[in-house]
Amino acid sequence: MSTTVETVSAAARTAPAAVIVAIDGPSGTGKSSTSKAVAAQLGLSYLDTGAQYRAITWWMLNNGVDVSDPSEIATAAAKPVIVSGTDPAGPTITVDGEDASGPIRTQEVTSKVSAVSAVPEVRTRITALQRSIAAAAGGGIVVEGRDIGTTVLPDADIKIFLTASPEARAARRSGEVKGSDLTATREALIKRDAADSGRTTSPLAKAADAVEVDTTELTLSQVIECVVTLVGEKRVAT
Ligand SMILES: Nc1ncnc2c1ncn2[C@@H]1O[C@H](COP(=O)(O)OP(=O)(O)OP(=O)(O)O)[C@@H](O)[C@H]1O
Ligand SMILES: Nc1ccn([C@@H]2O[C@H](COP(=O)(O)O)[C@@H](O)[C@H]2O)c(=O)n1
Repeated sequence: MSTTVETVSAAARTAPAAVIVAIDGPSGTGKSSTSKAVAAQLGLSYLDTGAQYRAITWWMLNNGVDVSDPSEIATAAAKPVIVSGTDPAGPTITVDGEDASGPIRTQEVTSKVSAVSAVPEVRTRITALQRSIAAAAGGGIVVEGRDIGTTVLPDADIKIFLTASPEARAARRSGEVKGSDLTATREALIKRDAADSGRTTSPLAKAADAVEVDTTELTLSQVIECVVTLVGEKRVAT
């Protein structure tokens, strides 16, 4: 019996403290791929906040909301029930109990999500959801998005801001879809970033205390290693 107690106390002493990691940046910089891998490697939960904004957009498009009208979006913002699963090995997202992981990745949703996510009532609702998920992740969490370090979790233990040239990001995205047009992909990325950076409420921005990592010339494995090292250094320092 005493051996068990001693073993448990020793484990408690050596177990790394729960860490909150915020990863932000423009589209196609590698936030999702990096965050999932870092979370899996470090035994942390993982939250894709872009998937939540996509989910609410998908619901609005399916429920007759005119997404060119901010007042209609604001009125509907509280209606859908969005649930995110935070296992980095298999993140999930449902809307009103329906699996939305496929439909939220369509071109239609991608082209409309910035207009929906700019509406303050949408951001208030989704930000509260994100904070409650982070608070419930007892073992720590990697949360990725556009405003995590600045607004959602300003007290995160470590903040990373990923960047890459538009050309590198377009090439990565084009690589995912056979026969896609590189120039059109690049233009679409730039347009979405401009909308996300230019909105009034909680725009895409680097937090003053974030570490910027330019991934243009790095492989995904190098970016993952870099972030794992940064988190490890932070854990040692605190
Ligand atoms: N450093 C890298 N080198 C090459 N390819 C990469 C790198 N990082 C990510 N990728 C690839 O680029 C694509 C986009 O990555 P990812 O979805 O992780 O970006 P993101 O920042 O989350 O994008 P978005 O904000 O649009 O969701 C994926 O196909 C991914 O495998
Ligand atoms: N914290 C966030 C995350 C995302 N958005 C909006 O959602 C869009 C989709 O994000 P992806 O990461 O899935 O590409 C994004 O373009 C933003 O409009 C946000 O506002 N805040």
